[in-house]
Amino acid sequence: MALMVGARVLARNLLRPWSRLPDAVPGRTGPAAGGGDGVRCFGSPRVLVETDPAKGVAVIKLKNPPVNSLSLEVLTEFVISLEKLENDKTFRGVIVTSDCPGIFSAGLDLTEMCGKSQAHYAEYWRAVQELWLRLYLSNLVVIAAINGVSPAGGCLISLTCDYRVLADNPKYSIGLNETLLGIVAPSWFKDTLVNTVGHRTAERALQLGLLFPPAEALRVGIVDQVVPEDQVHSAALSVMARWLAIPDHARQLTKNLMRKPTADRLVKQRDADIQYFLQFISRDSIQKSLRVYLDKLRQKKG
Ligand SMILES: CCCCCC/C=C/CC(=O)SCCNC(=O)CCNC(=O)[C@H](O)C(C)(C)COP(=O)(O)OP(=O)(O)OC[C@H]1O[C@@H](n2cnc3c(N)ncnc32)[C@H](O)[C@@H]1OP(=O)(O)O
Repeated sequence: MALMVGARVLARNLLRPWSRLPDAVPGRTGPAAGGGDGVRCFGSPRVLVETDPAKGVAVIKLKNPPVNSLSLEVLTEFVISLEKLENDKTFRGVIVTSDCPGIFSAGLDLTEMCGKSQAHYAEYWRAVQELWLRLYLSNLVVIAAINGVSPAGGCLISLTCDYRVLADNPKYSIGLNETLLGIVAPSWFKDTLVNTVGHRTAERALQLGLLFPPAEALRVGIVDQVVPEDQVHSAALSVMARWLAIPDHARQLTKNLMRKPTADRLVKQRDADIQYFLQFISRDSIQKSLRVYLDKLRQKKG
């Protein structure tokens, strides 16, 4: 049953007339769409896509309140939106950001990894792998406009991008904090961090589950730029213009050269990675850690 969910989400999105490619739909256009003349919107309820065909740039906004956790549906809808942009030659770049105030993404949806069936865990993990592979190897210029806190899977999404702009707010920490939950970042999460900040910084950050506030994040290189909160989007657009000034084929081949060996390591052992995840996540001790962590989050308010 659970194995059917991803396929159902996929089918539902492909069949929705408003979620087809922008020029095939009567999408919102113009200033009312929130981005000035010529901006068109498509996407899905949780993954909004605003496109500016004249500039060749799209903005993907995650909208899964309250914390933009990466549920199976979000992961699936994200991949579909990215694929649509990739397949449309109009677009050369995409900015990934959040529609949830103060939160870029709380990371993987803990409820998808807790108290569910083996089949569900397998489907969920494959969807996590898929989004990582698509983003990491995207032919588009992918820029993260990080407008909120960004732990674990939220950080991973940022790390797959070509460039990261973080809003300067002390609450907006970023990092792979898995060990704090009693879980372990998989090797490809680790590789993505090592490729960004180097081995020693990654080792320390991973073991301690460090979440870096903006100034520290910039210092260790987990983000490329920190800007005042109201300038995150404009800064991302400026960076995009610089990256788009490079001929696509040269930039894409270079990106592939840098990233393919890392991606190939996962591609070659995708099923084994899923089996490892299944064994790990199904352990009583791990399920207990996740339940305790979720309870703590829920009780925070009470
Ligand atoms: C080989 C095997 C390897 C396994 C590796 C698995 C890898 C996992 C990577 C991950 O991404 S795990 C997720 C890690 N994420 C976090 O640690 C973040 C947890 N959340 C927070 O710290 C806070 O929620 C926040 C993001 C700082 C926001 O704080 P805020 O005060 O604004 O909101 P809350 O009141 O805390 O939360 C609201 C609501 O949302 C629920 N929630 C929060 N995070 C998650 C999540 N990641 N998944 C699911 N649900 C989440 C929280 O429980 C609250 O729910 P409620 O029912 O409304 O009380």
